[in-house]
Amino acid sequence: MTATSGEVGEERVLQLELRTMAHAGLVGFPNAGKSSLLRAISNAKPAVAAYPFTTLHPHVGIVNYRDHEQVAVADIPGIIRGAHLNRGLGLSFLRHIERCRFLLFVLDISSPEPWTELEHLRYELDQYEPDLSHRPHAIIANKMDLPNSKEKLMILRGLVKQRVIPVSALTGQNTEELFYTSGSCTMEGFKSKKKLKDGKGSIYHFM
Ligand SMILES: Nc1nc2c(ncn2[C@@H]2O[C@H](COP(=O)(O)OP(=O)(O)OP(=O)(O)O)[C@@H](O)[C@H]2O)c(=O)[nH]1
Ligand SMILES: [Mg+2]
Repeated sequence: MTATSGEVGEERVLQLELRTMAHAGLVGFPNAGKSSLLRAISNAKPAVAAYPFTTLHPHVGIVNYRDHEQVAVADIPGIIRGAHLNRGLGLSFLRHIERCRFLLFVLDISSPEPWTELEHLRYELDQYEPDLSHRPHAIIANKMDLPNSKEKLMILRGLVKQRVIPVSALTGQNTEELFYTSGSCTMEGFKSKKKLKDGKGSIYHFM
């Protein structure tokens, strides 16, 4: 038996980043009601308060869909205008959105122009990563219990092609539709998954 003298071993420090955080992500301006909605549809209990930036780290809640399927939904800290320039810790918050396969755009329907907020949100996402706002998504019109919400909902629906889901996290109005959308869209997406190159790796595109 022969033996050679070994070489010095290699040592390496690796920084790994988890590319997928959740199936679906709640995305919106501060105070839109993202944490309240996650509380309404999942087992998670993120803090809710009447001031912006209550949430500073994402919370992931599990939605138990059709008894046997579990869908992870993330409550992502609020995005503000200029987030892509790192205003309001924007870059670190936008990074979390990139790690969700399905987006739930949460609008405060009682705000003066929710449709303009939607445009601003999309702009911030696309400035951060081209086409990020085109990931499969649904629009959630939250705070439907507040005055003038029905009129605003009609205007919003007239302006966008996508499905708009009216809900109130406060009263629980129509939160089942959000629950089923988070569950079913995501699972259908998995069934018809198609890989797209995003320049940094692969993401799943939901048909
Ligand atoms: N009237 C009404 N108020 C709501 C509704 N949903 C949330 N709110 C209130 O809106 C405020 C903000 O709610 P959050 O759930 O903390 O909002 P958020 O989007 O998570 O806010 P950030 O974490 O700051 O990004 C709180 O005072 C909630 O009670 C709703 O459907 N109707
Ligand atoms: Mg929050």
